[in-house]
Amino acid sequence: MTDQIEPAVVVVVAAALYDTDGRLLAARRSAPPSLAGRWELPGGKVEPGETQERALVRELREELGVEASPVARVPGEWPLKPGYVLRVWRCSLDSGVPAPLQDHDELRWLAPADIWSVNWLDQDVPAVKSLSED
Ligand SMILES: Nc1nc2c([nH]c(=O)n2[C@H]2C[C@H](O)[C@@H](COP(=O)(O)OP(=O)(O)OP(=O)(O)O)O2)c(=O)[nH]1
Repeated sequence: MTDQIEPAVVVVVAAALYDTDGRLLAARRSAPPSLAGRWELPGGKVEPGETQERALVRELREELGVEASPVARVPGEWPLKPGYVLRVWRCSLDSGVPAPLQDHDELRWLAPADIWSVNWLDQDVPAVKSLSED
């Protein structure tokens, strides 16, 4: 037998969305209690049979009410809880104004100088660092 069982890893896709002034969109989680109040890049889990890019478009539509397109994957991936990894794409905002419709209770556009002014989820810190270095 040459078949190998791949470990099942759930990919969480997230967006680096920038406005025309170069500010990054951060979203404050409203649930679960262990993560509520902490800030993240908007996104969510890829569903079975879904591509990562389509998942990202769907999540941004559901969570923020916007149409957005993935433009470029940010190199790397970051471990979340066991069995989950975070992958990030730079996205363009095609239409709509982001609103905290689902999973979040506040959104904030962060200028580069203010990028560390919010309490990012621990797991997002290396991803956000990577965005500033990229
Ligand atoms: N969306 C997102 N989730 C993150 C980030 N960092 C991080 O640890 N997570 C965690 C929180 C959740 O445990 C998991 C993603 O779950 P989610 O609740 O956003 O995904 P979802 O919309 O598909 O969730 P569900 O309600 O369908 O279960 O990854 C991040 O930057 N963005």
